[in-house]
Amino acid sequence: MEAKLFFQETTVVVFVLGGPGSGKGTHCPKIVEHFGFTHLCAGDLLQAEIESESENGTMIHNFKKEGKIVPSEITVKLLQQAMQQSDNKRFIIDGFPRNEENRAAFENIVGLESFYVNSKSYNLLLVKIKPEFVLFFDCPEEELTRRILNRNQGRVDDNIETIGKRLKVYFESTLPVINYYNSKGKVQKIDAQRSVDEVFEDVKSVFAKFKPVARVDSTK
Ligand SMILES: Nc1ncnc2c1ncn2[C@@H]1O[C@H](COP(=O)(O)OP(=O)(O)OP(=O)(O)O)[C@@H](O)[C@H]1O
Ligand SMILES: O=c1ccn([C@@H]2O[C@H](COP(=O)(O)O)[C@@H](O)[C@H]2O)c(=O)[nH]1
Ligand SMILES: [Mg+2]
Repeated sequence: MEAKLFFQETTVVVFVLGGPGSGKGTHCPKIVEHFGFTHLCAGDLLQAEIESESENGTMIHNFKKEGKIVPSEITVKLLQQAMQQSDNKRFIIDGFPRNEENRAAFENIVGLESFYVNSKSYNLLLVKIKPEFVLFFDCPEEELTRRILNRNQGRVDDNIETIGKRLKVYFESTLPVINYYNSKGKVQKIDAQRSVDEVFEDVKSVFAKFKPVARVDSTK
């Protein structure tokens, strides 16, 4: 009898971008809760490298303190590992890609997709995972600065000097990435200057096509 392919999941990636303090980290957990995505925050993955005192930890710490963008090979590897370790296929990637180099490096990742034949799982190599869309939290500079200075989470980069550098990097390097995806019709722009509840109403509309799904438990 011919083997029957009855189930295939494909990886869905949504990039979440916006200036520092625009609300990415506030809204991503809500997206996880409502739509079953896994939240990968590039900044948090880098921070974990600093805290684990890995070989790149000191270098990453210095980049973060200066508001500079860590080389793509480090960030993309961390993201790729996190995606491979997850049993989910839906990812929101928060605060990445930060620049053109990040974008190109991510889009050249070789992705691993699973499919099932007669209940048996197989892996299939797929090249180039493209983002489904980019969720863009649009917020004016003065509001970003105000929010970061009030954040009070003890971040090494939440001070007036580093904020200036981060904003410069955002306008010079990250906005062009958002503009690139906009030219491809892939940007969902949200007015992030309103209250968290109002902003999340718009976010929900953008994700409405993703109904929450039961997660595949890889341990069974
Ligand atoms: N709509 C909002 N109105 C008022 N304050 C907000 C709003 N959204 C987020 N905040 C607050 O602003 C601060 C920054 O938000 P958040 O950490 O979500 O930003 P971010 O985009 O993840 O920033 P970063 O890029 O620096 O990580 C937090 O203290 C958060 O509580
Ligand atoms: O893709 C990335 C993400 C982050 N960084 C560095 O980390 C800090 C903090 O990032 P947040 O997203 O604001 O938490 C950022 O300023 C960069 O120094 C990075 O290099 N690449
Ligand atoms: Mg954040």
